[in-house]
Amino acid sequence: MSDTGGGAKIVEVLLPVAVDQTYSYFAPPGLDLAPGDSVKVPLGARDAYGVVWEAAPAPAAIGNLKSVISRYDRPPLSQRMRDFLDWLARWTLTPRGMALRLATRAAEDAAPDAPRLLYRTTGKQPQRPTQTRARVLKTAEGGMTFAKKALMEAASCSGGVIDALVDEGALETVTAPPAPVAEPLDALFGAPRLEPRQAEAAEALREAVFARGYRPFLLEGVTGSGKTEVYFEAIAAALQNGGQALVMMPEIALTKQFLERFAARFGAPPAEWHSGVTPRRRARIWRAAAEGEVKVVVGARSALFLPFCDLRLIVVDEEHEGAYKQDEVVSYHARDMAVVRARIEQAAIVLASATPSIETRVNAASGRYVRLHLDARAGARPMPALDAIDMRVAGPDKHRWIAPRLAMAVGETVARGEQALLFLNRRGYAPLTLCRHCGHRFRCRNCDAWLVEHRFRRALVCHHCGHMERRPDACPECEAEDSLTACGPGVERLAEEAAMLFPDARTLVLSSDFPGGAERLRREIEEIASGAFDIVIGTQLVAKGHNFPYLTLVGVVDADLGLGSGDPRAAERTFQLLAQVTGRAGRGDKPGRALLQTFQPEHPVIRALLSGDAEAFYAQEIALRERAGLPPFGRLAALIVSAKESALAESHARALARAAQSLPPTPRYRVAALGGLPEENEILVLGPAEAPIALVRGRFRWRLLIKAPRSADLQGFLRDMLAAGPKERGGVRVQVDVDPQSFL
Ligand SMILES: Nc1ncnc2c1ncn2[C@@H]1O[C@H](COP(=O)(O)OP(=O)(O)OP(=O)(O)O)[C@@H](O)[C@H]1O
Ligand SMILES: [Zn+2]
Repeated sequence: MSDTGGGAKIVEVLLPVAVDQTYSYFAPPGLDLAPGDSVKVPLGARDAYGVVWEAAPAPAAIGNLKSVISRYDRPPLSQRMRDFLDWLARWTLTPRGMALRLATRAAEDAAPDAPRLLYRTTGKQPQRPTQTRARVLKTAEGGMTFAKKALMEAASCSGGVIDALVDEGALETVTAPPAPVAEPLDALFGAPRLEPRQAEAAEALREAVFARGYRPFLLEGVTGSGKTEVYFEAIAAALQNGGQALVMMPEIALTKQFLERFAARFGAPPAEWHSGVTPRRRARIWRAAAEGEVKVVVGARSALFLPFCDLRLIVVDEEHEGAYKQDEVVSYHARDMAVVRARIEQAAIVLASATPSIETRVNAASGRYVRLHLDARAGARPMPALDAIDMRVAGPDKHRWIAPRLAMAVGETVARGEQALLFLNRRGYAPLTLCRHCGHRFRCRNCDAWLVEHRFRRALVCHHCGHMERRPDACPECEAEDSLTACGPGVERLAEEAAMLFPDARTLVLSSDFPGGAERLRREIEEIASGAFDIVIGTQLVAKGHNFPYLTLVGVVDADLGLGSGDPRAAERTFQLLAQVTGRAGRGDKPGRALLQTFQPEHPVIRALLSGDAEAFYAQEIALRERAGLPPFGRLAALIVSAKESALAESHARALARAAQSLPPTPRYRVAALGGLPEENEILVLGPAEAPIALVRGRFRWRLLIKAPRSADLQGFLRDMLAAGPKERGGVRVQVDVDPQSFL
């Protein structure tokens, strides 16, 4: 191959669109492009943004290849980052362009920051000294430089006054480099005194970070055991090495407390990354992560796609959280992908939780992860005392949800000046509204779901698609007046009952669907922590990692909710959620307790919670999964086939199932024959079956579930099956969900 001279190259450019392959362009001499560079390229009639994936010397005859137009001033995506995106695309069966989009979406506005103009005095007096002018000059005395806005504020004057002083030569401007994205962090700033078991775990993490290599850990510790302090030491180690760290949290937008703790430990807050951060700021953090200026990012799952240049540590806090699974556009599990990223970056990774996922527990048991265990609360605080209220014999009156014993406990708690939490994982007023006269039930017109009454918003709302309608006064079916009745409780209805029982208590309902968004929730969570409320009523939002020092009683209004969902992870999820929410009690000076209202106190999940014997629960769940060949012992993938008509989706799904059956055995996988019992090493194709929620957003859904042994090449099989099956046409969509978390 001969070079055309002058370093001309052919580059393969990946575009952030739903396409898997790269496009070839000619890199004109003089534009020296390397893999990772951001470029502008012609695409049809328009220009497009893309990233160079590969570069090779141009052969003599390059045909009529189009040329790259220009290179953006943007830090290149590292080889590791590109490897990670390729890996993610292969694993999730996502077009590589979509994986790239996850990483570059935030960079779109990443032009370098303009230098700032600062003002300072010259020593020259203005010709017309006014009081205001004198005040400005006095403020700026002593050679200090000020941003215009800061000077306006400090001297309480208008911008015009400053401009006039510059015109007269009494002030001058100097240019300064742009303000840093994040303040510098100090690894030794607020180093705590750790308890011996914390110190031991922290030392293991510090060693791993210093060793520089892929080291996965499970940091398991009961609620309130001080896991945060422990992984802060790992972050300190990364900082001491000059490296970077990423902390992922499921609800970072809500947790101001965490940022304050971080600042108390490291002298300044970390860079925050979530949907509430402005696009401009996100673009700056993106660049700063790539250039090494930002050392620690704390963010939601999308922070995983930041282009860190020297990542030494990833922490996945509350690693069991379902919120780490993303099901839109690209479906990936951020916790699992974090492990992959850590491996590629040769970094340490800490999965932290009081209630780890079964997958992570199994990985720890097999030695794939190192398990660090904190078995008691920090500061010698006791775990909350748990007890059940048997609703079959000790429940409340009809149309009431708080049993007398729970009501009494709340009353006593409030009387002592402590806080009580009533937990019910159901938003709105009532999950079902029906007509007492004709039995008409309100359902969503787009989805296979009941409409949930929200009194606060005066509406009936679909929790799947957001469809909202006014609650009518008469039944739309039989036209009976005042016949509509609410069935079952949501948090709003619970609040009504609490107000009746405790009219003098300061009560707060915390729910994600009230107006005001994350900002309001953040404020309310702070107010709870400061003791501004006596009774808090909330959904799972209140369960997630918060520290409420005055909270001593947790009442779980319906502990059975979620146990009967038919999801293979129903027991695990319920156990985790209830252990987390009861774990909010007694984190301050006073011990806590929790009461679980249940109709099945003998259920293994309830028994495990009451006895505090998590080990027995995990052992039983793990054995069950192993017998059934469910994750992590086997692997699952779901195909959701949807269309505007049910029959279209169904026939497409059936054709896919037939395609699977037609695939000949290969060394990488074998498909089990229809009807017979599968061999241990065979892939089983289950369905198609109508999805439990068959209609969502106006689309009918059919599901195929693929169950594969760990030894099989599941992704390869899925690719072959999709290739052998019919093309997506007539508005049919096939969504691939590798390692599905939701079975609806
Ligand atoms: N060494 C220590 N000495 C005294 N108090 C400590 C110590 N370590 C942690 N704490 C305190 O214990 C409380 C719980 O700590 P932290 O929030 O880190 O627990 P956690 O394990 O993350 O809990 P959860 O999983 O429930 O969120 C905090 O108030 C923290 O300040
Ligand atoms: Zn709907």
